[in-house]
Amino acid sequence: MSTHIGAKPGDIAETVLMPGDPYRARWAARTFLKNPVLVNEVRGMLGYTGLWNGHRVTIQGSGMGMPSLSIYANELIRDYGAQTLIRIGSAGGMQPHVQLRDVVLAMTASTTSTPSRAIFREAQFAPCADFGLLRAAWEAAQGRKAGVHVGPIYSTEVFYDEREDLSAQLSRHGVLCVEMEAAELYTLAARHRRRALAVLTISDHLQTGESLPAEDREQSFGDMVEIALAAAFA
Ligand SMILES: O=P(O)(O)O[C@H]1O[C@H](CO)[C@@H](O)[C@H]1O
Ligand SMILES: O=c1cc[nH]c(=O)[nH]1
Repeated sequence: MSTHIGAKPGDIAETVLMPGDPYRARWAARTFLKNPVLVNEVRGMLGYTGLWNGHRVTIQGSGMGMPSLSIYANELIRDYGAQTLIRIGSAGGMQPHVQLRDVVLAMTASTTSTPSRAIFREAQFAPCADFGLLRAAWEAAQGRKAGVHVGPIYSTEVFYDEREDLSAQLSRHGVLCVEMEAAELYTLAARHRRRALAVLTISDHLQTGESLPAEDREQSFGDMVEIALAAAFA
């Protein structure tokens, strides 16, 4: 047991998929894993361990935002020895060619701040994905119906952002989409020499105002889960 995860030592696999939504963790575990076992329900942040193509995998909710993700990723790494951490999240599109239900593989994650920001003082650390995972995810994504994009994303600290000028500048610089966890996940992975990637599905669009309902965000993003699993064991 760690402070926020009730799993016993050995209950968590070396490969962990991390959706923000704990109910997405439950759906993904029941849909994609063989014999999924509930290994954590502290604070309702569900985590399951099971088998995918014979490989042990844990799917653990991270909660929303970098402070929450930081708690779970730190404990998964320090207390349970997680080696590969792949976020499977929803995101808001920030380019006209990035459409609802498209998948984005986050090469880099810009941010105004993360829970790790204070460490770097004047340095602007550039959180980036593990290249091997990114390449494997790209290969796994080929031939799928969903549009797939690789590139920079933005990890915001606030969902209800008053800084429209900032979104506009980021879009202008080619940022594909916005979410709330990847920059801290990439920073922690760099610090602890682990592999990390964020595989995201576009659930709404900042420029068109379109959005998918909560049930779809919980239960219909199968492409990103399959891509994440294939990349983890490539
Ligand atoms: O769908 P998840 O994985 O939670 O990801 C996105 O959705 C939440 C905001 O609605 C934030 O956590 C954001 O990063
Ligand atoms: O953080 C997020 C996630 C989905 N959509 C957004 O607009 N922001």
